[in-house]
Amino acid sequence: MTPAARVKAAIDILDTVIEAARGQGAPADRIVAEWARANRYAGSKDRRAVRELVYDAIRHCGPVPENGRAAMLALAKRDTTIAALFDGSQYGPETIQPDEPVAKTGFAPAWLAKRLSASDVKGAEGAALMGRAPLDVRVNTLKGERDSIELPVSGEALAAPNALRFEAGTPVDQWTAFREGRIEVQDHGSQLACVAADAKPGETVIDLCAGAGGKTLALAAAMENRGRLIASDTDKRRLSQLQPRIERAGVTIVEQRLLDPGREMEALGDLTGAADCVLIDAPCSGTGTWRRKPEAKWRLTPDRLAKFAETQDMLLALGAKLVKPGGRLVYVTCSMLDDEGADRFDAFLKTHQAWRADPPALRLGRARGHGIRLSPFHDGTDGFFVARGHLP
Ligand SMILES: C[S@@+](CC[C@H](N)C(=O)[O-])C[C@H]1O[C@@H](n2cnc3c(N)ncnc32)[C@H](O)[C@@H]1O
Repeated sequence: MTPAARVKAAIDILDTVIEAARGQGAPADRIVAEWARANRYAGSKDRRAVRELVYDAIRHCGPVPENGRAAMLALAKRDTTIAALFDGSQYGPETIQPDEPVAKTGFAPAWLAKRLSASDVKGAEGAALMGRAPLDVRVNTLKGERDSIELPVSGEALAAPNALRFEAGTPVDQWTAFREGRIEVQDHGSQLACVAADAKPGETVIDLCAGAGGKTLALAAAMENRGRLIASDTDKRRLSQLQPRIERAGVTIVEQRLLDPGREMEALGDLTGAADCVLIDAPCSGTGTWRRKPEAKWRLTPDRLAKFAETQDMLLALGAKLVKPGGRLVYVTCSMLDDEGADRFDAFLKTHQAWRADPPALRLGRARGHGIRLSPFHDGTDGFFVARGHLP
């Protein structure tokens, strides 16, 4: 492909990404992958270049752009080499006209930037949300130790006890250590959130929103495969991804429970007042993971945000019922918004007066309300809010 053809392809892909963002359709990475499958003439260098153009444009535009061309024109305004590729050549984009719409830049749509700013996410903190994430792995201590593991590339040891960092794009999923379950891909912030749970061998631990089990596996390793670990979720498809991961990691203590939304207690009733620890990795806007899914900023609406807060309150109340006296509840969201973090945990403490805040001592992050906030800018992790409560 010529460089101009790559720009044209990126514009076409951006059109689909924008349409999908408006209609809650497929995520950008799937749209890019589908384009590559349908356009076999594109070699690996072309695919990489097109992907980069698409993601650069998404990162550069604040509100949802008018269309793919407007998004690429915003990038062209910043980068004259891209502007020069609007040359009207056979497979390239038409030449730039003087009055064409150019997408607005920024790290988020205006309403959301305002909400983030109210949560002290602005300037460099905000811009870092649009940065690029490195690749973090967790060494599975059920199968080895961080100090002695041998990998094709040596990683940087991070603050979480089993975390190693590699350059983005390192093909860890092709390594023998990955196939054998000796390492798992997990963001450093997510690993620290699991450290906050302080799960111990022999305990009863509930991973209430287990999803595909990223945190479940870390909890099982901390528990040294001893005790009870209940992994529940309302999403059958996500939960079904857990089994092969459990097997690969050599985890044997997980009980899976599929929950019916709105009737979660039907499947969890026997655990009322039984858990040493309940981890609530609640569904949220994902504003802390924009480095990986930058187009998520275009999908969020004030209504969706309010719905997340409602679900988060419900899950906190539900989780609290499952904890036994002396036990703990850990609340986590991968969001930078107080609406989904500090404010939710505050509201929980106000309505659950028996509970005491017990902020975890993590080696990174800053205090936020009754919890800790991790951020891409300050901590080099995905953005997280992590709070812990104790039931005396
Ligand atoms: C942030 S994700 C969990 C990610 C997972 N813990 C991990 O580390 O990979 C939030 C999960 O909450 C689940 N969820 C949504 N509503 C729920 C509910 N009412 N009860 C339990 N889980 C729910 C979603 O299906 C989603 O998998």
